[in-house]
Amino acid sequence: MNILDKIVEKKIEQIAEEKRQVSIEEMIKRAEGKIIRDFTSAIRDAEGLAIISEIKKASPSQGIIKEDFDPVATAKIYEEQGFDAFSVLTEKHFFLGDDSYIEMVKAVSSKPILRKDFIVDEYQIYQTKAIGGDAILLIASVLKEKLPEYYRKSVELGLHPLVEIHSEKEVAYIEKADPMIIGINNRDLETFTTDVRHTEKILKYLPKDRLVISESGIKGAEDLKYLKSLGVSGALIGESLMRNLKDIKKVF
Ligand SMILES: O=C(O)c1ccccc1NCC(=O)[C@H](O)[C@H](O)COP(=O)(O)O
Repeated sequence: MNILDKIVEKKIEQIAEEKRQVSIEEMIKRAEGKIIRDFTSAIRDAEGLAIISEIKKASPSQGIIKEDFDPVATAKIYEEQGFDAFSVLTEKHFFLGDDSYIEMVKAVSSKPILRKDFIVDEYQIYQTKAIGGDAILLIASVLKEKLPEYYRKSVELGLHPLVEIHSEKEVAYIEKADPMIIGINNRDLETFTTDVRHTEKILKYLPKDRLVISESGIKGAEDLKYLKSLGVSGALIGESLMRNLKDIKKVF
């Protein structure tokens, strides 16, 4: 069982409990009328490489990343830096995130927000919209044959799906959904190691007209320069920003 399997196992339990507290009918109502910011255009229209800056307190690979974690203060710093979009971890158990962080961040920023969580149930698509998410992460290896349906449902609700793959083998999982935004995650889920060059290995198997985001293990300006040379559309950066909030310019 790798870490993703463990996260998914916990998530299935959590969603069963959340459904007992708030029914799907109620969640659908809560999602109605929510204004959605245009994540796709934020990536497409960015000057150079789009930066999706992540708000992340902890992770399975690193433990606590930011002791004095403050999502609002972090969002203000990211907004000041002019990053193109934000990613907010809402997963509670492994990343110490919370659903409430999205509205908190939205209140102090103008940028679209990716809800970073582990979607295993259609309920969470409505929930993502209800809590203020603009974009939703759909992990191909988690959803497999459910991916096309969840992708379609997300788009129907006005959300912008980012479909994530980890390996060449997973490229087949996304063919039917045919996503516009594809994330290549550079993290090996068995060893936790990251290698930005992983993006280059997978990129050649993807359609050329997609918005491709390189995710995980991006440590500084050199990595960004390299990713730009590959022609990807964006980079999703968490840990190295969170560890350098006081002086982001030193690393990026
Ligand atoms: O971050 C982890 O340790 C992790 C472990 C297992 C599954 C997913 C994990 N992270 C989710 C992410 O995709 C990252 O938060 C995101 O790509 C940013 O990565 P980084 O810049 O390395 O913090």
